[in-house]
Amino acid sequence: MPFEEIFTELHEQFQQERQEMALALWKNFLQITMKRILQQRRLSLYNGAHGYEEEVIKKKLQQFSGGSINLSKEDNGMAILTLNNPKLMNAFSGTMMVELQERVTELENWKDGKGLIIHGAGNTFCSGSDLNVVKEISNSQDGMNMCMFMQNTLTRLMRLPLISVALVQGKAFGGGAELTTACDFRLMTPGSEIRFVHKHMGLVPGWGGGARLVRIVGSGAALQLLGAAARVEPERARSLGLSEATLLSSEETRALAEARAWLSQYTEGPAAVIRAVKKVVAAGRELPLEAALRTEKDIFGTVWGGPANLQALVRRPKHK
Ligand SMILES: CCC(=O)SCCNC(=O)CCNC(=O)[C@H](O)C(C)(C)COP(=O)(O)OP(=O)(O)OC[C@H]1O[C@@H](n2cnc3c(N)ncnc32)[C@H](O)[C@@H]1OP(=O)(O)O
Repeated sequence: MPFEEIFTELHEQFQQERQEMALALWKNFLQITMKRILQQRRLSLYNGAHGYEEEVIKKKLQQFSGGSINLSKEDNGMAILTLNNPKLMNAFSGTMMVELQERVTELENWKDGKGLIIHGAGNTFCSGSDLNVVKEISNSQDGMNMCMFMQNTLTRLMRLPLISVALVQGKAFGGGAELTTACDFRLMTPGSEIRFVHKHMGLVPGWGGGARLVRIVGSGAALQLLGAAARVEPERARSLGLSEATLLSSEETRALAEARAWLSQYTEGPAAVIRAVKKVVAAGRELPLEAALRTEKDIFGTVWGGPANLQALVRRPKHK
């Protein structure tokens, strides 16, 4: 075969292989994107079928800027999420609501994660939604869309396979109080308070905090806290089961260090096992018994005969 023909044939073959490779990469990318979208839809509560217009409300919220939501993921599998708008006591601006959703997506895709601490900058937790934004979106359509947007985000936050803690320093008011209930645990610093002030704003919780509060403290106590917009200090929060512990320090850095130490008792160990523990509890917390049992079986299947299980069988530890 003349050299030119060989060259042309090789060139065509090369071109074809390149096209096939590009197609395979594109298919892979589409599959991963679809999987992520489906996962987000599965973990969310509302979609178009509920009259929810995510892009409309996101566009609206983007108009109200200020502050940020910062995420730092550490090698030990712990992440720190900081609500950062200290000039307004970390009130949620519109862009912060959108950023919170983005950070939750990032955490959903973090396969090595085991624990999460949420805290506020400037030694206070969060004073709820920015009242300037509330005023601007006080019409019914925007209100419903914002409510569904935040419920979706906080539900996905609650369902993360990470053990989460709200570190409450200073004040957790309104939406800030609601956010604490989307975490598995709450730790409070001396002098801090959680307060569902909604009633005084002519509102009820709308970010899912009412429903979650009932599950945490029971309906009687939830009615007392919401009905009186009651101030909940660390001691009362402990006795209600709303807070797990009162930290020793109310100083920002030391309180964060204490919260890390507290959380590490649950995040020590292999990520696969810690994440499985959280998933079992999340299923038990949310699903009817039979569905929870079936989910537990599936999660069990992910750790049975896994590396941590096999290593433990070799070590045969005594659980004294
Ligand atoms: C989902 C539904 C909701 O979340 S509705 C919002 C519920 N939250 C509220 O109503 C909180 C209203 N704010 C307060 O009660 C007080 O500001 C609290 C949080 C007790 C803090 O008091 P204090 O320590 O005296 O500080 P301050 O009042 O001087 O506040 C500092 C600056 O921050 C501002 N700020 C505070 N919270 C918000 C908020 N949610 N939205 C907008 N701005 C807020 C204050 O207005 C104050 O600003 P400025 O210094 O007067 O310009």
